[in-house]
Amino acid sequence: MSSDSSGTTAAPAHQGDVLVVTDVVRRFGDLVAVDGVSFRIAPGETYGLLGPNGAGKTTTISMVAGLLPADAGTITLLGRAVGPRHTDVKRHVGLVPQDLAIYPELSARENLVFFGRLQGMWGRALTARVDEVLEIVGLADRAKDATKEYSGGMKRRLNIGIGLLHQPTLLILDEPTVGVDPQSRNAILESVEALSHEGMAVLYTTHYMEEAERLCDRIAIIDSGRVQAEGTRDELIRLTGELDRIRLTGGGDVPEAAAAVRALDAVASADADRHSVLLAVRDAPTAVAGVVTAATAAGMTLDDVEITRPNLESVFLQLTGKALRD
Ligand SMILES: Nc1ncnc2c1ncn2[C@@H]1O[C@H](COP(=O)(O)OP(=O)(O)OP(=O)(O)O)[C@@H](O)[C@H]1O
Repeated sequence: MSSDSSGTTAAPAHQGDVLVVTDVVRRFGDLVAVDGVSFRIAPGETYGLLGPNGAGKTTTISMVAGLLPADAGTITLLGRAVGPRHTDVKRHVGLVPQDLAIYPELSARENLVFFGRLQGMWGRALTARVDEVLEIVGLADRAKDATKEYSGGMKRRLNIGIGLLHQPTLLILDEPTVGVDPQSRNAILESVEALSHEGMAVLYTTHYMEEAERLCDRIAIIDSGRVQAEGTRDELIRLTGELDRIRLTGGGDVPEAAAAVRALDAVASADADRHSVLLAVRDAPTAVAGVVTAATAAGMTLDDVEITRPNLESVFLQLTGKALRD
């Protein structure tokens, strides 16, 4: 993980990175929409661009997908330059934009066959791939229905299926769960997890920190066209300096329990009132068993144990002074 005040970041180089984005800039008139963004994605890695509306996420991925030229910087996919004039590398990218591009009168299967043919696929290979894709996005049982009957979330899942047809090396998803029903949202998140397990590299933009936390191996927090910080969820949270909290609630010898847990290595502080002890700890999920054992051995009877952890919302707030939410 690294970050600096210039907004450029440079993750350590790995041989065989799928995507390398280096100091990319894009202006629209006087507006600098993307201002020196750098990141890398390894095979099988899901990389998140987490930031609010207008942060520069869509502009960044449009450049990565070769749809929009960068004003400065370089982008390489599988070691080869990306840009609107480099058409050969585009076949390795599956871009799923925010806007839907499907034919409402056609079924999901017919849409997939149509887009597959556009990409030069045909015959049994196309039929087999369409079946696979329908399974991946969870639409196999509705494959024959006209897509105008679909919910917004199902349409979005079909759009993802279209992006997957040609088995891209890098799948780019632009805020794929915005405005979709909870069932489709879950189906989308599960599909991304499954694709990642199978080794696909994924670039995932979102302004939902829960999605970034759940899906992404590494996350760039992006705001005003700049990467403000980059790392794993835990690395980013460590930037805030905030610790996890464990609250023990119950009866018995609460002060003695507070003294006992305070002596544990993982515990930074423990404050007791009549019925509870509130602890600040490093890595609560690992520490909690020892905390419970120490508190009960000291004579506290526990009714409840609650863990709270700082999240990426806190990181974003601390880095930018703004909330991530709309
Ligand atoms: N074609 C364009 N012409 C002019 N300005 C643009 C254009 N595309 C994007 N912008 C501006 O660039 C900035 C970054 O936009 P971008 O769409 O990349 O952000 P985003 O993080 O993807 O947010 P959203 O989720 O709202 O799309 C915004 O201020 C936006 O208004």
